[in-house]
Amino acid sequence: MENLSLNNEEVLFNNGNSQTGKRNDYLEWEDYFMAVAILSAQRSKDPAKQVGACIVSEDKKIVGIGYNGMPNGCSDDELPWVKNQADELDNKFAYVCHAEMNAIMNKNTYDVKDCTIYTALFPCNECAKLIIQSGIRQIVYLSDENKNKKSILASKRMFNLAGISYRQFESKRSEIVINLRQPEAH
Ligand SMILES: Nc1ccn([C@H]2C[C@H](O)[C@@H](COP(=O)(O)O)O2)c(=O)n1
Ligand SMILES: [Zn+2]
Repeated sequence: MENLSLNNEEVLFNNGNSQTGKRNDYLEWEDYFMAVAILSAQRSKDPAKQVGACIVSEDKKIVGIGYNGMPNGCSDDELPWVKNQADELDNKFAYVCHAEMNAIMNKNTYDVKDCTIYTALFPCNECAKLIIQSGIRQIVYLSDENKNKKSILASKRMFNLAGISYRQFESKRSEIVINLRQPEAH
């Protein structure tokens, strides 16, 4: 048993755990949800931008996860991932499903009413329509890098009219490390 140190509020172990021994450096709920969104983005084949989204119910259950990718049954190798071709049909935008749309479509509950969607990028106007129609009530986004684009201005106009809240994600942590290999046995 590590030495205990007393302070005014509680008995702390040297490693900072509480009297009951509970860890105190566990992931906060919102860090967890945004991390799931960002992790799922790692499945995206888009060379320019990998986006993830995670839908969470009012009782903190994850009910939908998605990332940007081509529609089911449409080969990632048949459709374009480029975006600067003269012909729209040769660019990804005509085909790619956005992370928010996939998170809604992948829902594991009857509906996503009153849920919160955690997304790496502020939703475009098309996803805003889907979010509103699905009953999601709150958006938590990591980046608003496209905030001056008309699509995002349209999203915010619709969210405001529909009374749907949106706020930027903030975390005390700068990173989370996931080790996929067992540490070498000594
Ligand atoms: N809120 C968003 C915005 C964009 N996406 C997807 C759509 C594309 O695959 C990619 C953006 O490509 P870029 O214009 O940066 O070349 O991200 C999304 O899923 N959700
Ligand atoms: Zn979108």
